[in-house]
Amino acid sequence: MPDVRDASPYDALLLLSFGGPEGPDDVIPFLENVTRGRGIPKERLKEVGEHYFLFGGVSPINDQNRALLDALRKDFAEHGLDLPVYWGNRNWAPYLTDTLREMAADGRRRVLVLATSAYASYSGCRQYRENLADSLAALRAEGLEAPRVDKLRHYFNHPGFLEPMTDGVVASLADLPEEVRAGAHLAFSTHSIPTAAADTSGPAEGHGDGGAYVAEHLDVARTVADAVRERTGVDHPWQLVYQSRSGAPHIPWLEPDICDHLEERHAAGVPAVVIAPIGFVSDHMEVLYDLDTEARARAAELGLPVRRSATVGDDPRFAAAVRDLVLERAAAERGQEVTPCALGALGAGHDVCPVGCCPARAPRPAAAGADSPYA
Ligand SMILES: CC1=C(CCC(=O)O)c2cc3nc(cc4[nH]c(cc5[nH]c(cc1n2)c(C)c5CCC(=O)O)c(CCC(=O)O)c4C)C(CCC(=O)O)=C3C
Ligand SMILES: [Fe+2]
Repeated sequence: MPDVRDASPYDALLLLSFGGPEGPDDVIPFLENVTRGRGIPKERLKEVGEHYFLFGGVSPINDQNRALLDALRKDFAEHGLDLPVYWGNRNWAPYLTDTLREMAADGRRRVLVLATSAYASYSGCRQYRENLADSLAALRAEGLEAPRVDKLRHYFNHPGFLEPMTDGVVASLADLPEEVRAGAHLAFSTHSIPTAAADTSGPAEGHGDGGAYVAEHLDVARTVADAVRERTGVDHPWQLVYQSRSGAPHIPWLEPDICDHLEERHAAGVPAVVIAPIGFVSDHMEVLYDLDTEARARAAELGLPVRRSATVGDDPRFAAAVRDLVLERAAAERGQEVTPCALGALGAGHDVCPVGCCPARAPRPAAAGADSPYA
């Protein structure tokens, strides 16, 4: 049994996230940061800018990360885990490079990274590893001693991620009018990505037909649907659906889209749908606009009752799961035997992304993986 307070060899945890605008003047520069070199059509950018302006130019994601930081610090303190927690983003302040510079100045040498994406994919995993490599290179160019960074394994199947989501679906079902509740279907929703990116997500041996990205989401959907059936005694049919598609129309992305799915379910006579955003860690703009605004409006047009269930956010069980993942990885790094915690059929994934995991369209240096140029 590893010491429940020993995070060595790590001396800090870094929350690594997407970042979002905090006012109207931030929206365009933020979108420029997000889309640099990503080939997104101009019209799509204008449209997405409007989503942010609809909410005063403020993405909720930064406040949600501040709440998660508070929850993590509280959980660590309550459990005697003396590990400082930092925060840096890919696309908005606090920028990752600035945070890593601060960590170096504070003398941090071994940093464990928690990304706010629970699944494998280029956007959710390797791109963050590329951001880490870029920032480490920037620190070195400044003559600073960059810390060593490792990344926590994907936590999609950790009970501390699945249990709050299950509670959310059960609560949304209970919130539906009684006469449609038992017949409700569950739509598990995640970010659409190009099918080519899905097919190559995860380790090379799992590539093909949706790759790890789709397999992991199906595992979560099935596990949550099973847990919901145990809790409610009702077997609600479910499907994995997608949202927030961008990119050029001739490039295939994962389907069906949530709005098309609602139409199809309504036409099939389904009386109600609970939308569960399993692809996201908090209720950020993808949830607020694409689900709570757009999908809800479509459902209202159809006269289809829908409820959107909560993401894990700063749930104390998620904070405890992060502590568990940190201690598990620390013990493994010290050479101790560990039994990683995971529900579902896939089991706990790799600690270190192997060579060829979630490849980029154009290869670039990525830290915190077997192909990292950094020790
Ligand atoms: C898999 C995935 C996640 C989940 C995992 C994770 O959380 O990392 C995610 C999260 C997020 N995506 C976000 C925002 C955006 N994503 C975009 C574009 C894209 N996302 C993609 C994928 C993902 N994205 C992809 C394949 C693109 C196409 C361009 C490219 O290949 O890179 C664009 C450009 C405009 C558009 O086309 O939508 C924006 C503004 C925000 C912030 C929200 C807020 O502000 O609250 C968050 C958390
Ligand atoms: Fe995105």
